[in-house]
Amino acid sequence: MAGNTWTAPVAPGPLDANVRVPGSKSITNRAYVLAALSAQPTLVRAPLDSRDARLMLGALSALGGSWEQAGENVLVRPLVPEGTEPTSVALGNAGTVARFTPALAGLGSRPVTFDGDEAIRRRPIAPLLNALRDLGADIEDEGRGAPPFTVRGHGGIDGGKVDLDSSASSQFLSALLLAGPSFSSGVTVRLIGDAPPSEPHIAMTLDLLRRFGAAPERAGTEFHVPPAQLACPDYTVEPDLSTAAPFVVAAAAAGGTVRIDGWPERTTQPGDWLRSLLVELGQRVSLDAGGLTVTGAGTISGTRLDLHEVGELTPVIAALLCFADGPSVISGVAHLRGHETDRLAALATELSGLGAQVRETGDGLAITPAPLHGGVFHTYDDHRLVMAGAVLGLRVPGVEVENPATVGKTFPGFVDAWQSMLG
Ligand SMILES: O=C(O)C1=C[C@@H](OP(=O)(O)O)[C@@H](O)[C@H](O)C1
Ligand SMILES: C=C(OP(=O)(O)O)C(=O)O
Repeated sequence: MAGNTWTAPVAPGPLDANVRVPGSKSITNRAYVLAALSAQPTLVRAPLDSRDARLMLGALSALGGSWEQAGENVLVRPLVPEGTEPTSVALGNAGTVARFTPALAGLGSRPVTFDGDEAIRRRPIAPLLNALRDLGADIEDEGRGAPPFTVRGHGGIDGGKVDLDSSASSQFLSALLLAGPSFSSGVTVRLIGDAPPSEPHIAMTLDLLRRFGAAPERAGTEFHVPPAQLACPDYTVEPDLSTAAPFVVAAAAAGGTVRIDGWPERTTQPGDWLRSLLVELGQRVSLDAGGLTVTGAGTISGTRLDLHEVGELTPVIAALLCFADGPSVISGVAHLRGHETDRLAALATELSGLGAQVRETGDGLAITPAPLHGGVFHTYDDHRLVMAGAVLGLRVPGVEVENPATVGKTFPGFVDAWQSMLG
């Protein structure tokens, strides 16, 4: 580590590693929200401990919840939204906290102000705030439809029918569905506009709702969640397959074998799609009860990929495709311009900065591999850019990954785990 950069290590040879990744961010933060809305405490087992997960627990505390660490698990108690004095919720740059918690504030009786990093003030949220207003929430913002905004709780949200454009982020829809059982009339959401991205994350929301005893229904673009008393005394979080992405693509980039412990045999996580992607790119992949094994083939085929459903995997996949035997095109991810940073601009700039020919398209990236060289890889406070830089460093000496600690959004132990994978 030099200054505020980390020299991403070059793979010394073919890999032979077993990797454990921490709990899924998306599952952890959904489980925490549903636990807080439940009628009894929930023991959330093996949750993620990272900046985004802590921000979610902090939000629940501000909203009248409480939780305690129990070894590697967290016991979350139901929200007791007492009091009328103003409070605030820190969002950091966590999309899940920014989108999932405002509805919870509407269930209480105090004004709650939401704000966070500069970056979260630029991320889309207006369609969600407007939908919550339509459902009965009292929300005041500065006219930009962005943080900072204040939800004035009046002891509950009526709920009912609402139209929602969730094309900028699937999290708007997930937010309404997660809170739906706690609205007096439940919620019926009719999607308008272009289809939401990240379909697996919508399936994940429905799956967790069912695990907590709700009865969501879906008919095409219409979703209904009736009011319900939630309960799930014991919930175990799966390993984060999007966090596993740089490790599994490492086998393809560097050769050798990487095994990911505990890869679930069935899951709603978008990262599970990596299995078919790696096969398509010419790698060997096998899944058994112990986990996932990926063996690199030595070459990677250039390809065309629509990543609309799995957008959060884009940075790591784009890095891998810089090592392909021909050009690739990634499409379907215009919404990444509203992620932690404008990921399309960041990837085009940084991958090109190391020698690849990468340009932004209307909804993705066109990648033409070329010989790469070392240099500073800027990460724009984006955890997945750190992971992408690490992948590049496997084959390119001197990749200096800026601000590696920003990876703590989802995996504070990433750098150590990466070094261990390389032996
Ligand atoms: O619901 C979730 O947990 C997430 C949904 C997706 O958001 P978008 O639909 O905004 O891409 C994903 O990219 C994000 O990392 C996590
Ligand atoms: C888009 C992401 O995060 P967030 O939950 O902040 O939306 C991500 O993790 O890639």
